[in-house]
Amino acid sequence: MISVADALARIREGLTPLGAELISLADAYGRVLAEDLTARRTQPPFAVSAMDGYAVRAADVAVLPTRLKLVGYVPAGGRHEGTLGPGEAVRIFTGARLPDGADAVVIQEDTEASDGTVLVHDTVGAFGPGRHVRQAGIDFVEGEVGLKAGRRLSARDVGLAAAMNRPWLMVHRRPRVAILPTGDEVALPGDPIGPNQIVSSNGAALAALIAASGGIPIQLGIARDDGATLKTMARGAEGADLLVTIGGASVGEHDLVKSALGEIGLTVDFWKIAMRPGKPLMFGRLGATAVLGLPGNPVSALVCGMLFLRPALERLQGLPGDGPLPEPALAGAALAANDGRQDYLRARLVRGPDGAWVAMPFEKQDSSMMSALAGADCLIVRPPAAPAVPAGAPVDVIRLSEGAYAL
Ligand SMILES: Nc1nc2c(c(=O)[nH]1)N[C@H]1C(S)=C(S)[C@@H](COP(=O)(O)OP(=O)(O)OC[C@H]3O[C@@H](n4cnc5c(N)ncnc54)[C@H](O)[C@@H]3O)O[C@H]1N2
Ligand code: MOO
Repeated sequence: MISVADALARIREGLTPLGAELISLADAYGRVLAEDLTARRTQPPFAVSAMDGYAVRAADVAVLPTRLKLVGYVPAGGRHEGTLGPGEAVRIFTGARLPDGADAVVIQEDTEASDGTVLVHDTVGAFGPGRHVRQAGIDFVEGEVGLKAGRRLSARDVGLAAAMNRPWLMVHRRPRVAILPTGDEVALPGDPIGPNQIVSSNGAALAALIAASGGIPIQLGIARDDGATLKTMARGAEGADLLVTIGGASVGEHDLVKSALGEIGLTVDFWKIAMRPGKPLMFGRLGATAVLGLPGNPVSALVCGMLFLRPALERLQGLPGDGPLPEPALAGAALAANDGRQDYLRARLVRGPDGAWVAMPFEKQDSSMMSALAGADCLIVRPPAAPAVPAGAPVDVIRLSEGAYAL
């Protein structure tokens, strides 16, 4: 059995970022840039007024009050023809281009206009050039890299790309991920179900995780526990970037995934890792398609999905794929000494009296219990051979309800 860290490193090494495609800005949210995005404009492209008021020469308002002659009117999107001379002002609005010769703006609340003139009250106080003016290029200048390759685009980034006048951008292709649950005992939600069967929860949960991680989930249906069916259905993953199998990964004689796929060319990088839940995780390759074999127990499948599948999808999209970064919390109960497998305990987070997060582990940690995973806020990470600790001891947690790895 290899460690969790080694398994993640090998998965990342076994994958390379997918190629790029050109997409519209409207589809860019959440995608990962495959190019440095440069500004096609300077913003603002010229000095503009930051206020509604009057464009003036700062030298003319050095002594107040003063009366200036109104020589123009410039709304946003317009332009004052000519150059502002001494003793002159132009009516101006927020976002409008500053007339040549003007170097400051007086807000209209400090003025009174009448008979083609404007009186600037002495309430303003003296000010120098640049007052209420947004100079050209204060946001960015043409040719400047505003967003770097490898960045996942947030709503803020989409706004910046739009401002930089980039309606099209190159992003990494979304990974196509084929999902193949296996087992005679599972039926799809809503399908007719036999007396000895349970409902498959894993396919639906993993599809959601894949979509949330930027991938495109493709459901191949459920493969029965026989080699021929498994081989046929696994071939349905041809053309996908990643095949995720669920179940049939352990050592029982009905756990056929590794052997059946081996007959059609699967090469195994590793099988079995020192973690709980999730021991029988498998990673390999079937032709051009990477294969991640997840354990069948629903909690094991999803915890492995979070720890390995999500980083794998990040890596394919050109992100680092480092996996979740544990955060500090306090144990809400005494924890027993751990064995050689890294443990991920389902727990609820509460605020302690001094404001620190306290992780209350659930009494039942069975890896079949979807209700416990859905009700958890975090996983307490117990390293291999961790000693017993009392309640209140510091522990590492991975958040499930919020943050980058929310499930
Ligand atoms: N002798 C041993 N037995 C087991 C070992 C072991 O080391 N030695 N490992 C245990 C561990 S740990 C795990 S995890 C499971 C993993 O088993 P498989 O990956 O082979 O999964 P299955 O046996 O097919 O199923 C396990 C469990 O999960 C349920 N299941 C399967 N698919 C789904 C699905 N799509 N939705 C919901 N539930 C599913 C299935 O009914 C089983 O109850 O092996 C242990 N055994
Ligand atoms: O390690 Mo298995 O994933 O507990 O049930």
